Amino acid sequence: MDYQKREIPTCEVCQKPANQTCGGCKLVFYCSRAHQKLGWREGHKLRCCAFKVQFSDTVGRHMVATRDIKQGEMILKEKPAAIGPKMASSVQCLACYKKLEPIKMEDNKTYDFYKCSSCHWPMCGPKCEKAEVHKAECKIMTDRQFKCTIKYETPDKIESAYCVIAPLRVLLMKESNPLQYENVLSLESHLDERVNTPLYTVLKANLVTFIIQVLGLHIDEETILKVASIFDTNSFEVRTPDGSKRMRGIYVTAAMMNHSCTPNTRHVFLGDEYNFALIATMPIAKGELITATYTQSLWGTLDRRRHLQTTKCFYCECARCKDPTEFDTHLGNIYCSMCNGPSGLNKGAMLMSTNPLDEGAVWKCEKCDHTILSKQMFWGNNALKGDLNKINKLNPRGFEEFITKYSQTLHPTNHLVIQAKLSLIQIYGNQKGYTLSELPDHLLKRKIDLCHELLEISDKIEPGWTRLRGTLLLDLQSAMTVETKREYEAEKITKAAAQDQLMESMTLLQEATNILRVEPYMRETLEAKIRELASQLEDKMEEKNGSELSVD
Ligand SMILES: C[S@@+](CC[C@H](N)C(=O)[O-])C[C@H]1O[C@@H](n2cnc3c(N)ncnc32)[C@H](O)[C@@H]1O
Repeated sequence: MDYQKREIPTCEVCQKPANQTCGGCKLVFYCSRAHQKLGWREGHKLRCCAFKVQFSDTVGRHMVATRDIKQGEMILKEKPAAIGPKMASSVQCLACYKKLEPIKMEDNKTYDFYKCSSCHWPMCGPKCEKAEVHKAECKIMTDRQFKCTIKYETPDKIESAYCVIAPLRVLLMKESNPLQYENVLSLESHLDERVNTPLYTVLKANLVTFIIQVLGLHIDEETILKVASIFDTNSFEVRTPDGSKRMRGIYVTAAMMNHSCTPNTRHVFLGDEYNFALIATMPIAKGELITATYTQSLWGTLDRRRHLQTTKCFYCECARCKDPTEFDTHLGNIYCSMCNGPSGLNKGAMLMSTNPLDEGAVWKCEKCDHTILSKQMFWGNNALKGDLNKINKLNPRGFEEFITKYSQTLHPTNHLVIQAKLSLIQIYGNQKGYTLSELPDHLLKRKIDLCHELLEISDKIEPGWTRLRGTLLLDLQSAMTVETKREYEAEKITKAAAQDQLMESMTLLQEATNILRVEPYMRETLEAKIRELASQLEDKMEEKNGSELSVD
């Protein structure tokens, strides 16, 4: 099908002159509504999309918008080509991916997992054991008399044996679904860069041995490692909202999306089949790149670029990575110890990389000549990250102490401080002992201030309808509603002011709803919140009308 715009448009169905375009891709023409409907039924519905895949020597294949895309629009919905456990995983069912708990054995003393009666991989029960996704791998393992030896030892033990399952599923597709196999094998692998790394040396020893020697499959070592490498380069982490299921999936069209540290999409996984849905977080103009992030947006440039290099084999050179201030967020910067010391004259002056695209470049103060080596930055960063990771996530004290302890080194929007602040937002208002009704006024205010601060940062680095913005808005509006109620009850504000503040909360809630309504698990929460806030607003209106009447 030639999608190039023709000089005189002709109808896709009858080839007569046409003056109507397809509303979806705006690339094909029709002479009438009837022919548009016919064309759709005859196959355009399978081809109509808002993007095309282009190639460049520097960044390979990438997605480009073929028309203007609206904020919040679903750009792509795709089934997984292959899905399976992560390389190393706690014990999970091979069919539904549920994390497994051990059960009491017949001796009434020992504990172990339910096992597939044929191949002995832990599964959650007889139904999953018979699931379609497990059939081919189970048969080949059973035919070769292989029995999985995973058994219950300690809670949450991570098993590296899972590294064989996802690649095996792709390798078996060569027989069962050759077209899809070719699609997967056509993806970027970066095998040359990975093959001599310690991880791939281990994979050679266990994955390759398992496929060739244990299962007796006639597949060469390079293809086996290439499939593993394709997973590492292209797979998405698929997880259920409650975090109880985590796996990795390959989506061949979504895999064409390149990375940006300021992406214009986010994605969700829909239904039991984990269909991938790509959502535009920003309006995307025709011709613009459609991008996703492969890393953590709230990390500083040093960490993001190092992470992308080690996991995806490229150094990002996007506008954010080039800017030493990261769009004035200063996420990666630290205070200059000379300027901010007791005798320092330039309080607030920061150290910045002299060349953010070179991770070995020196870091220099923006005001004085003080410099430090990049390895000192890495070292300091890693040490403080270690400190952060050790903090109890259910209690705010550790995070508040972290922020105070490093306030002379890390300014308030350094990425490590931002991580601590995000944890505080999640604790205040949610954790036991810190629910909104339990929070004292000063901590309620702290939560509100932190939400505003994080919203400002997220607007700069990941603008638009991101999940972060949606959840921050929800947190903010809940806290603001409680604050309004308290202020009104304490007679600090008038009924009219309370009503205005509740209206402001409603505006935030409506925006959060626009952003998050595509997340299936959020629907009920959002609806309940809207009902609750609407009824509070109604009460205030009635009270207001009542008081106005009594004044009259
Ligand atoms: C999931 S694939 C994306 C599609 C890929 N470009 C291709 O041609 O198949 C990920 C790989 O694309 C390349 N890539 C993605 N984003 C990039 C970027 N911003 N700059 C340079 N290379 C990028 C890297 O080679 C990366 O490992």
